[in-house]
Amino acid sequence: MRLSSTLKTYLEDFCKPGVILKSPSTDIFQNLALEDWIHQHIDVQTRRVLLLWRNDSAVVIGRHQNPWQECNLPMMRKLGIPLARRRSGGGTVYHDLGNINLTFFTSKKNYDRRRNLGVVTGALKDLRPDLDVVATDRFDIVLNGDYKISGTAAKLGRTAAYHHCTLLCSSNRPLLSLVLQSNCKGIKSNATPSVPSPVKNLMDEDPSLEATDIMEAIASRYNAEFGFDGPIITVDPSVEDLMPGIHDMAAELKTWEWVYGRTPKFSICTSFTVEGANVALDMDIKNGVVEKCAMDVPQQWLLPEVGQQLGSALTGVRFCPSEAAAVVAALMRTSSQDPDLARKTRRLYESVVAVI
Ligand SMILES: Nc1ncnc2c1ncn2[C@@H]1O[C@H](COP(=O)(O)OC(=O)CCCC[C@@H]2CCSS2)[C@@H](O)[C@H]1O
Repeated sequence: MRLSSTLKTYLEDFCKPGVILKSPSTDIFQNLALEDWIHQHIDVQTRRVLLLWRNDSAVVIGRHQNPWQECNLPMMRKLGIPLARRRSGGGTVYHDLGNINLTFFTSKKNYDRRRNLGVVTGALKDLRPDLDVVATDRFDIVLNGDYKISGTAAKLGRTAAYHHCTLLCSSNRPLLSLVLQSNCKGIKSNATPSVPSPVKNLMDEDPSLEATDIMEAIASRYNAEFGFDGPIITVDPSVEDLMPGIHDMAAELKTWEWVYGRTPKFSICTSFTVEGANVALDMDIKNGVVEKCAMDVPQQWLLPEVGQQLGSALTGVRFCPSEAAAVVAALMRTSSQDPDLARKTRRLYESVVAVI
């Protein structure tokens, strides 16, 4: 079923006790904006809403996390996998079309993660009674005791709340492991760390289990649990008329300031070798921007001023390889004509950019 009026009018006029929505979009930013929009605009004091959604390949970090610490950003850039920061807390997960996301919107009073996860495990058992799926004390769902198939996070507002979780049906597991492996060394930070677990897909257990059937089973179980009987309603987050303001919400979630700039302050303390010389590098990054950059270069290899010059040029610049590379390119244009010195300077600068 598709909607013609605005989502708010429709839900408030016709869906008094509760409703199941499904997004046809597979864009992580549009879908996170849809969650935000529902959380901000739909009155959940007297109704429950379940949203079912899936995304193309993406990495989703928690609100208080450090992306450099959590994932392999150069690899993601190479593969065209977007990074998104959600508004709920918790750790980093990988999404693709083989992963289902479920968002349970309720009043704060009715917020109950265990009951929601009971809907998910119950639905899986409706489909395959022999599946060994259990919700843990930390609100993961594990398969056969050891393998995580679902992770949970939540956002609690003043009167409304949502609990969202993943469900791994047939995701690309090698890619999941690859992109959730940081390539950055020497990060010191107080950001929330993820809790890595061995993961499995439901399909590994039973190849005939499909994401669409699982979503149907969850919808039936949700209706049974809460005494509803409505159909699944498709809501497209790319349709601004349905949800006024949603485009701006998606655009904000895409900004560098939100994705990277919201990273809690951190520092990088590392060292590397250039032409046999050992260089120590110390950087402080606040709001994603370099606040301090100091390096210790052996004097017999290169004058300390060269490192100092780079350090001050990088101060105030976003901690981002393309911006750092642009700063280095500009500095190199003004650097020494002496070929030996110019080569050493370039090698040092390239090594610093490689850390970013
Ligand atoms: N898709 C998915 N599902 C389950 N577990 C995953 C997934 N991707 C990675 N992982 C594993 O979980 C840990 C991180 O566990 P951790 O417990 O740190 O974090 C979470 O679980 C967060 C769940 C967020 C759910 C939201 C719902 C909609 S938008 S994202 C990671 O290192 C992997 O080992």
